[in-house]
Amino acid sequence: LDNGLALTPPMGWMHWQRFRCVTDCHAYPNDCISEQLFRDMADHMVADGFKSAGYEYVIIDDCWASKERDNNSRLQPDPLRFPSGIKALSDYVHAKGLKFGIYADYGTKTCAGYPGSIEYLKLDAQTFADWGVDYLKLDGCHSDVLSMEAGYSLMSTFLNETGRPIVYSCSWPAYQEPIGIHPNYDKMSQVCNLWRNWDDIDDCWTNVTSILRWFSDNQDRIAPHSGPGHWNDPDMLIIGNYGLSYEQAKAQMAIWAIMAAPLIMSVDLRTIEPKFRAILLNQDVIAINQDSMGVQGRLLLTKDRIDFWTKPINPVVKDSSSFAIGLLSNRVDGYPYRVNFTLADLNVTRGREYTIKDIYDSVTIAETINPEDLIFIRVKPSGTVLLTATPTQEQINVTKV
Ligand SMILES: OC[C@@H]1[C@H](O)[C@H](O)[C@@H](O)CN1C(=S)Nc1ccc(F)cc1
Repeated sequence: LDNGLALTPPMGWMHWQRFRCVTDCHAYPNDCISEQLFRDMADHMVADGFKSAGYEYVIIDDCWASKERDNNSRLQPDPLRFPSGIKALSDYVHAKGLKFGIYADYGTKTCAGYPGSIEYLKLDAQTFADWGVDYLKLDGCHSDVLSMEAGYSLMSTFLNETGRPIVYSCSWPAYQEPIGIHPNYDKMSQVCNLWRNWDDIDDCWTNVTSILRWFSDNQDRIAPHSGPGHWNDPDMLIIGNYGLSYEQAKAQMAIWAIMAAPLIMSVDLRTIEPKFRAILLNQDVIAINQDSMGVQGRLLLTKDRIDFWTKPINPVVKDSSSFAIGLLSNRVDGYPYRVNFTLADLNVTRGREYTIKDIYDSVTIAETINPEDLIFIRVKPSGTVLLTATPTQEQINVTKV
């Protein structure tokens, strides 16, 4: 969507994967979907370095609303959980220098059964603008899947007509793809800033790998539609929750970076372990994701059950190509597996010689590798290695990518 927003993949925090639809604030006062939860997360995003690392949107997902619209048919927040109202919450988030997002559903009800927007698109768009909303996730439960292209386009127009810049996240393909409908991605790129393509992410590695398999199986059809202002969205980062090991957490961050996926965390920032927080705050990995070319990386090769993903990034040497290379192991034999490959295997053929850097361990593996030279790398089980390959510059020192 050409609204000047999301020129790089959106970065932020959204409650759904970690906090779901916890609405009992008596039993769970610290975890229920309430204004306090989002104020806490906004505080930690600033205090713990997430804002300066690029994370900017604080996004409410489902279960925020009252079960009834007000007397003017407007959506309203649950009065017990959001006593100050949504505008006060967005003011708080804005005062921290962050942006504010909210959730609605193009259907009769949201997935969790709260009021749907299908009969109130224009009114709800205006309500969100009045509340100072900067990002809208429009879900597609309880809806007519075949009307989604028209409905999501109409909402895009209504959001634009409010005059407020609002990042527009569409769930329409996530409801069409699973039933065998190929959505019109050309249209989607004009209508939405990002879109969920496939299944919800859950807190386990098998779910992450099944999402990755769908994205690599369909990359030729969907990757060309990602770019500045319009992104494929494989769903939230689950780093720091219960289901991923440290290696698997690094792997999700690395391949989401290669795919130019939105980096939208869903984790309790109040209790996240430092080693997981460090993964989310890794500047060099974020730089690969936020590279201004905005090219979605692809799975090039699988060798010895190690997947090789590559993403073109801004070249450091004029009229050459630089690449990020992500190795993801599907192996579970315990010893870190030594795999060998050449840059030529990965279609890295331009430039005389390359400098290879290991991003996670921030070491230079080699200063002068020819595309045909053999490279040996060891990858831990379910683990990842994230490299950059940049043409070696003879005269000038290689700039740190
Ligand atoms: O209720 C909202 C929730 C989150 O927003 C997800 O990101 C959306 O993809 C939709 N959603 C959920 S749980 N959707 C859903 C997931 C499984 C199911 F059997 C029925 C609905």
